[in-house]
Amino acid sequence: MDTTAAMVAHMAPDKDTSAEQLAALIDSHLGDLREEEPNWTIKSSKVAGRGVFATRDIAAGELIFRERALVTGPTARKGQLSSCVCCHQMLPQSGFLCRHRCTLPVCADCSDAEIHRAECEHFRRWQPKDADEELEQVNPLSLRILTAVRVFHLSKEQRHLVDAMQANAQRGYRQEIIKAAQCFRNFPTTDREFMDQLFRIVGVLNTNAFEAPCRSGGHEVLLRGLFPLTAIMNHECTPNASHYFDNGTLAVVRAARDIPKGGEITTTYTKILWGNLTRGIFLKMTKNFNCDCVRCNDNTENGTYLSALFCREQGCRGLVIPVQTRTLQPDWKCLSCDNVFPHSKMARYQDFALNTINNRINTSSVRDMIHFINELCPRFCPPSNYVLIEAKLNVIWRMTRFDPEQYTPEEVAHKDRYREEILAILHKLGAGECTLKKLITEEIQ
Ligand SMILES: C[S@@+](CC[C@H](N)C(=O)[O-])C[C@H]1O[C@@H](n2cnc3c(N)ncnc32)[C@H](O)[C@@H]1O
Repeated sequence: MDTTAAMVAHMAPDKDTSAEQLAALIDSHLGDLREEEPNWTIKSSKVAGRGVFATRDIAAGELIFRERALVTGPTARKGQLSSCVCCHQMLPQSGFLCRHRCTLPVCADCSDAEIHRAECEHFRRWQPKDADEELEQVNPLSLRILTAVRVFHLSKEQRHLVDAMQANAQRGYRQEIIKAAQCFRNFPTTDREFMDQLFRIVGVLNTNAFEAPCRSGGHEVLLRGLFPLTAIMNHECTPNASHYFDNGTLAVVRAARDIPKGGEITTTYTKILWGNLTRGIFLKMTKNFNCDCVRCNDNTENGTYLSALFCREQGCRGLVIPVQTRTLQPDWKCLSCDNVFPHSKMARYQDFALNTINNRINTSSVRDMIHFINELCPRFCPPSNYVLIEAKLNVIWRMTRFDPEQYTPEEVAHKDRYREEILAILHKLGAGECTLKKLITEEIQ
């Protein structure tokens, strides 16, 4: 790992694992969920590395596969620190750290349970610095490394499957390990073999893991889960398959559109309604690639204008959209007055809209949010912009999940209108039976 080339070589999937071996490892991992004659197979892909392909015609809506998580762990993100890392129950306000002083947030029952024993010993061996402090708080940096620690405790065959998965070599992953190591007195930083393995596992997790919602005792927590078959599917911005998670530990993959025999089965790594640039930046930063799909090469975004902003020229309220595709810093052009604006100016404007709307989402009641969306947003944000669409989604989500009976008929009518608008956008994108459609029509929870 002394040079970038060495680092990249080290992060490549295990070359000793042939396609047949990978298929056998996946079959064994699927266990009783493997179909007798699966409608998918793993092959090398023109898009990237390996991919999942249809072995026969698959109709929209058809089940492709179901898969249990190989390993799960906490996301360790802000707002996600107060659940037990084993049973995911909400923890009490005090006395929430493991009683054996491994410093992980674990409920009283799980502290003594078999499921927690190995990782508890592992953490205590490394001597967490927080264990000396009287202060009772969760350390997100050491918590984040827990999923990788759990990989070390998988069976030999499961480890082999992890070794066969792709790991991108991004500098940020190294930082994640360095920061975690600083939380312990006895982290084995000089054990080269261990550090190499850890670096690769962290790479595999960052390249492949999903954030899967899990409900436990009336609250929802996001888990970080490794679902190897789901992860082998390559990305497309409007994919032909949809995936969702059942209680954080079961991935369900269905065809969103008809998929012909031999066709590559794709999924999305981003939110489907994000604009071209937002998706592009997210994919580059988190998955280290530039997407070149049909949607990314169309600056009208299938006529949805999800990225569009208002023209900055006085007196003109035309729509401004990015001109060039294949760059994350395009010029922007007004469709009405033809004026061209530099990306830096439009990026500031997009950030302003994003922050203004997100601040409202985080602080406003549903009632105020509806007023804000209908009356104030149109002054600074075109109705097609994805940030405004996200705000409408937030209203739908809150109104259908929490006390649906409390809203007036007018508020319900606004929600229904937002839902129709979003379904129309999904239709324009050709998203078919995608997960978002199922969520807003309440086909899945
Ligand atoms: C979870 S893996 C997908 C499986 C991977 N193809 C393999 O062989 O294991 C994610 C990585 O696959 C590659 N990838 C997936 N979709 C892609 C796409 N549409 N264009 C380019 N690279 C893609 C990127 O390197 C990304 O970081």
